[in-house]
Parts: sequence; C-alpha cells; structure tokens
Amino acid sequence: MSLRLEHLTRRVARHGRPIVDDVSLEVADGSFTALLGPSGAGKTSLLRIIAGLDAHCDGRVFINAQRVDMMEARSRNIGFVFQNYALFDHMTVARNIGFGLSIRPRALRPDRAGIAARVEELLELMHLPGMGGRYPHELSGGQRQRVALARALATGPRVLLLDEPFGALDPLVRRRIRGWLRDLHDRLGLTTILVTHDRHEACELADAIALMRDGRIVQAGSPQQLLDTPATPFAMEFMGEVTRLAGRVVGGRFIADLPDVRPVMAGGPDGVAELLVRAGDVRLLPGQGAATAWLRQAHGPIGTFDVMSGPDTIRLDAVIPPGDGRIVVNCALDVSAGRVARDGQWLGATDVPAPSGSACVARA
Ligand SMILES: Nc1ncnc2c1ncn2[C@@H]1O[C@H](COP(=O)(O)OP(=O)(O)OP(=O)(O)O)[C@@H](O)[C@H]1O
Repeated sequence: MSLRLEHLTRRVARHGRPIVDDVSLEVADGSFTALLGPSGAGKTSLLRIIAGLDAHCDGRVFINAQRVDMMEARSRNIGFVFQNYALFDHMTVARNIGFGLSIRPRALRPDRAGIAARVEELLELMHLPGMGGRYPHELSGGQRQRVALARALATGPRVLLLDEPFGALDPLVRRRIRGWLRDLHDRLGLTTILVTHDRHEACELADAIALMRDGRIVQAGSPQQLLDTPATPFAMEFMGEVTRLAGRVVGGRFIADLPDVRPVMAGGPDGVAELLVRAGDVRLLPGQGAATAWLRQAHGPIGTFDVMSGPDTIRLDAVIPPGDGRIVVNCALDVSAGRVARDGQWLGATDVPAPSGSACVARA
C-alpha cells in the first residue's frame, strides 16, 4: 500500500515552533522507508500522526489514495511497534499476540480456534515456536521484540510502523533482527516505515530515507542519493563522518585557513566559508607542500592524522598514502571532492536536489 503525506503539521502547547512542520512525503507501495534524524527531530510525532495516535492541526494522510487522517486509529489497519515493546506483562505471549484480534468488533472477530491458529502461525513466522505459554519477562529482548511484531501483524495490516524497535537490543542481536525484519517485510509484502536515529540501520534496511530535523524533512531519497548529493551540510554530516575546514571564498575559489590545503573551485560571493569533506576524499600529496602528517590510527585504507600546516595542527581522517604512511612530510592536502558551505547551505551548488517533500523512491 502506498502512503502520501501532505503538508502535515502538529503544534503542541509550550513549544514555539510546530513539532511536525509542513511535512509532505510519498511512500511507495512495498517500500521500506526510514525516518532518520537526531533526537527531537519529530520522527516519532510524525509516525504517531500517521498511525492516528496523535492529532495534527493541518495536512492530510492518504493510504492507497484514500484519505485516512479523519479515521480513528484502529480503522486504518496499520500495525505499530513501539520502542519499549509495550507488551502486556500479565498476559502470555499467545494472549499478547492474539489481543488485537480478540478486541475486534464481534462481526469481524475470529472464534477462539481461529485466533489460536493465527497465533500459532505468527509464532512460527517469528521463530518463536512453543513459546505461546510464556510470559514477557521469561523472554530475551530480541524475543520480546518479535512478540511485539507478531502482535502488530496479527490483524493482517499492510502498513507497518516501527518506532526505534531495536533501541534496547545489544548490537549483535540488533544486526540479526534487522536482516530478519527486512526478509519479513519482503515476504509479507508490507509497506514499512521505521523511525531510527542510526544511519547505518537506515542504510542497511531501507529503500528510502526521509531525513528530518526540527520537524521538517531535510531530504528524502534513496540512501545512495543522500550519500552522493546531500541537500545540506547537515545532511552530509548526518549521513557520514566529515571533516570541516574553515576558510574563505575568494574569486570563485575556496582558500582554507590551513596553508597547505589546495584551493577548491567554489561558487557564490566572496566571504567566510567552510569546506566539508569525507575521509575517503582527503588525499595527502607527499612532496607537494609544507605540511607534516602523523598517522595516529589506521582504519583500513583510512587513517586519522595529526596534520601540522603553518602554525596550526588539526586532526583529520585521510586516505593513507602508499608506502610507509606513518609520517608524511612536505605534503599538500587535496580536498577537491569536498563541498563548500556558508550559513548551513551549499555555496553555488547545482547538483543538489531541493530539500523537503521530495518523493521517496520505489523499491528496486
Ligand atoms: N506532547 C508533547 N508536548 C510537548 N512537546 C512534545 C510533545 N511530543 C513531542 N514533543 C516535542 O516535540 C519534539 C519532537 O519530538 P519527537 O519525539 O517526535 O522527536 P524524535 O525525532 O522522535 O526524537 P527521539 O529520537 O529522541 O525519539 C521534541 O522537542 C519533543 O520534546
């Protein structure tokens, strides 16, 4: 099922600006979309509006072209999993899973045998066979999360909303459950939206990412699009480690404060600016300058260096030059693949998509 969000806005008391601010987004049928962003960006608030758990003051939500934001939550046929599992501790796993079915209106409710059969089917699907009689406190975190998923899927929703579902799990379990979740999504033909602040998680799982900040969507697109053409310096920094170099734009070139950084072409008027560059795009050029770089730590082909250039020493990540790269003398720095920014925007960028509201991609 496809989703379309149009200009969604939510205001709450004692909060100066809207916590969800004019958000528009297309989510393709069968896609896995991550709402990514720092704490307080409005991800959970947006998810709750879609689910019908919180009110919005402006905008519309469509599922398969049908407007649903005036419907109550349980009529939307959306499955929702919270960060903290939110299982009923006093109920067995089987009753937890069957709960949504057991409170359906009489005309739609399966009989007891029907509910039991559906619960068994879900226990099997979630790799929890024979665990229906246990209580939540008798399960591991990963198992509890799978019970929460089973409960969300019991009524057969086609849209699944997940709010930081892996937050409380250790990294190993987290990785395993991610792979399993993506398989489940594909197998059941779900349309899934996942809230996370972990870019690795978003990139590993999702076909599309909507990056949020201050209640707004900064950029939406495939993980590769966000990595290759970040809409803003914030997007670039959120999607990967970057080094920032201070400097100025003079006559169409960025001149870094560090004297051994080679000038970079830059659009925009003259003035103070900064350059953002990824570690894999910083090259030390031995014998072509006056800087000295000491390798502090190697991470595969990339190293963390202390670079002394003129009177300053800065720490940055760069590609380790061939040979013994522990001390690189008389070097210049090539950062020509970096991007030049001023006041939180790219300077003279021509290849960057417009922020906010861009459509999410369909699944490959
Ligand atoms: N009911 C509310 N009343 C007042 N402020 C709220 C309410 N709900 C959320 N907020 C505020 O709205 C902002 C967005 O919160 P939200 O939980 O949606 O962010 P988030 O991106 O999901 O953050 P996190 O990753 O920390 O969960 C925050 O500043 C939060 O304090």
